[in-house]
Amino acid sequence: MGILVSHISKSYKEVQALHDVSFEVKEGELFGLIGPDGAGKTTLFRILTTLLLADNGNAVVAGNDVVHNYREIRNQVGYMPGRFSLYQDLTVEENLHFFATIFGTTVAENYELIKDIYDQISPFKNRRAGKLSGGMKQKLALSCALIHKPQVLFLDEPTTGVDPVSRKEFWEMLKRLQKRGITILVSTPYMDEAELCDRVALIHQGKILKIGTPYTITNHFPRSIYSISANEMYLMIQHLKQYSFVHTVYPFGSSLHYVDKRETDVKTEIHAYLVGCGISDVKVSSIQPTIEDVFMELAR
Ligand SMILES: Nc1ncnc2c1ncn2[C@@H]1O[C@H](COP(=O)(O)OP(=O)(O)OP(=O)(O)O)[C@@H](O)[C@H]1O
Repeated sequence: MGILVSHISKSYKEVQALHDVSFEVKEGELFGLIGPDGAGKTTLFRILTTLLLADNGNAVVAGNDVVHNYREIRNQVGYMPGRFSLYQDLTVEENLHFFATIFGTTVAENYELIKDIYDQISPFKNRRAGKLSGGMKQKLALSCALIHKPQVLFLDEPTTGVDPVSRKEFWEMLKRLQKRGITILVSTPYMDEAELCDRVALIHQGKILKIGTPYTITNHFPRSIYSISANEMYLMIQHLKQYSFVHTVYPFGSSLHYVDKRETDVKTEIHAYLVGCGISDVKVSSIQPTIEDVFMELAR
């Protein structure tokens, strides 16, 4: 009773938002849809939650077809959209009661499922949603998406704009919900969050680039990768782009990630090349690829 997406395509006039997208989320799985802004994540969520029709393909959510059984799906899924999911002028408590009422249930009936999350914001229950911090809004939106005990939870970029501590807490909450048997599809532009999912699909310009566990995805990186730092970062990247053996080079946090065409360990050669170019304080180390490195490679 997970999610089955088969050959879904969707265009907005000349913009092709999704192109032949297929994947499966198993029952009870925490599955991540990882991709940058504009990749097509929101479009896919809207199709799976029956708010938008695909041009081609079909999808089944919790055993129901998204077109023919849309009413059943609406009762069985929880959806936390990226934006505008709360009524800003209603208080925390009023928002929760509102969502319970539209699903024909009560907060008291299902409180046990959200207790863990809602307890953290209940001291602010009389505050208007519009006046909450990003992290608190996110907890309230999650409580509202869960109040009718859905079997499948769709979370569209739930951690965008949320501070690192709240992001970490949020992922811990997701793990607890997963333990209770809820199937979760979560999208994020943060590549580091991919590591927290059971499996992920990397999506770029409406196409799925890769599907697998974070481990299998990073483990099959075909080349050697190096982290390089130096005093003159800008100059260094220019020299590396002109190096005869460069495959790719891009900024990564405070250093560069460099992928070489050669298969052997060439740390010493890279170091010598950069020193020869007049770059000072060069440090080169071999590293394990991250999901972001795989993404950069596949999205080239
Ligand atoms: N209603 C619309 N009309 C026209 N183009 C649209 C519409 N909605 C989305 N698009 C375009 O479709 C593509 C996919 O957008 P979508 O919102 O699904 O991506 P996303 O991965 O969720 O990114 P974001 O985080 O920016 O919302 C983008 O190029 C976007 O500009």
